[in-house]
Amino acid sequence: MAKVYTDKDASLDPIKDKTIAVLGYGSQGRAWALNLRDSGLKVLVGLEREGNSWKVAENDGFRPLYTEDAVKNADIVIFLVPDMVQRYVYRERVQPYLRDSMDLVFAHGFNIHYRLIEPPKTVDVYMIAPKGPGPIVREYFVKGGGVPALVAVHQNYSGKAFEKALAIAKALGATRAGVIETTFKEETETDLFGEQVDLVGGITQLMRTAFQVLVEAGYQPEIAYYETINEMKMIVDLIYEKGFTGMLKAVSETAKYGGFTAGKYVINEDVKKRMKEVLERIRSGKFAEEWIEEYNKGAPTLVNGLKEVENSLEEQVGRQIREISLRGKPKS
Ligand SMILES: NC(=O)c1ccc[n+]([C@@H]2O[C@H](COP(=O)([O-])OP(=O)(O)OC[C@H]3O[C@@H](n4cnc5c(N)ncnc54)[C@H](O)[C@@H]3O)[C@@H](O)[C@H]2O)c1
Ligand SMILES: CC(C)(O)[C@@H](O)C(=O)O
Ligand SMILES: [Mg+2]
Ligand SMILES: [Mg+2]
Repeated sequence: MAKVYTDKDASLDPIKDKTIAVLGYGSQGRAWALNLRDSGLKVLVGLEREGNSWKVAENDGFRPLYTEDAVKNADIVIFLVPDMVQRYVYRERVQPYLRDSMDLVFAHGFNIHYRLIEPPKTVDVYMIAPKGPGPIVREYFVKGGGVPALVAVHQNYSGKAFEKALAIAKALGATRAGVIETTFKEETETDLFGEQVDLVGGITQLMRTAFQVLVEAGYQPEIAYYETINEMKMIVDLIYEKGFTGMLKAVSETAKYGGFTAGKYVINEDVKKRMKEVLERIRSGKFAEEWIEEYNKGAPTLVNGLKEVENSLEEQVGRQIREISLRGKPKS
C-alpha cells in the first residue's frame, strides 16, 4: 500500500510566512483561497478582469488583484484557471515577474506534463491534485473534513518542495483524509482517463442512454429519471461508504443476479477495448493535441455539448424530480 500522509505528517511551517497567489476563482480557486485563508495563510486572489469571479471573491471578503500584481507580490503562485488558459497566463502574467525561489503550483499536471509550460530551473514546481470537485473541497473543509489529494514534485530547486506540497495539502484539508505521492505523468494520465471514461463521460452517457431506452420504449420520463439517474446517488454513496460488497448487500438478490449478468453484457470486452484506446490517446499526447486545437477554435464541441445536455429531456425532467428528491434529502 502506498504511504498515506495525514495531518500528523504535514506542517504549515514551510509556507506560513509566504504570500500565496491563487490565480482564478472558479471551482477549485474559490475552495483553495478560502481553505488556505481559513488555515491562517496569507492569500491573494489574482484575476484577469473585474468580472463575475471578481465579485464572488469580493463577496467572500477578498480584495482581488490583477493577475500580474498578485504574482509580483507572491512567493507561491497557484494556477487555478482552466487548463487551456494556464500557458497564456504563465507567458503573459507570470513569467515576466518570476523571481528565483518562487513556487509554481498546480492542481492538475496537464500543462507541465505536456510541456505547455516550461518553467526555469530556479523555481519549485509541484502539485496538489484534489480527488474531487472544487465545491466539495470547500464543503468538506467547512464541515471539519477534507477531500483526499495527490501530491507530486516536478522541480525541487529549494530542496523543500515536497514539504511545501504537503503543507498546502494540509491547509486545504486534504491531509485530514489522506494524501498519496504521485508523479505529474501518473496524475495527468489517470485523471484524464477517469473523467473521460468513468466520472464525467462514462457515467453521464450510461445514465442518459439508460433513460433514453426507457423513454423510447414508452415509459413515463419521470419514472425513467428516478430509475436511471436519481437513484444513482444512493447506490454510489453505498459504494463510497461500504464498497461494492456493501452496496450489493443492500440491494435485492434479483438486482444482484440481473446486475451480474446484464452488467457484463452491456459493459463488455468491447467497452474495455475502447477504454484502452482512450487511455492510449491520452498517453500518446493525442488527446492533449486535439483539446488544444479544439480550444483554439473556440471549443465548439464543448459549447454544443453543454447546450445539448441542457436542452435534453432528461435535464428538463431532472429539474422537476430534483425538487422532489432534494425535499426528502436529510439536512446535514
Ligand atoms: N474543477 C475541479 O473540481 C477540479 C478538480 C481537480 C483539479 N482541477 C484543476 O484545477 C484547475 C482549475 O480548474 P477549475 O475547474 O477550478 O477552473 P474553472 O473553470 O472553474 O476556473 C474558472 C476561473 O478561471 C478564470 N478564467 C476563465 N477563463 C479565463 C481566461 N481566459 N483567462 C483568465 N482567467 C480565466 C475564471 O474567471 C474563474 O475565476 C485546472 O488545472 C483543473 O484541471 C479542477
Ligand atoms: C472533478 C474532476 C473530474 O475529478 C477533475 O479532474 C476535473 O477535471 O474537474
Ligand atoms: Mg481533471
Ligand atoms: Mg479529477
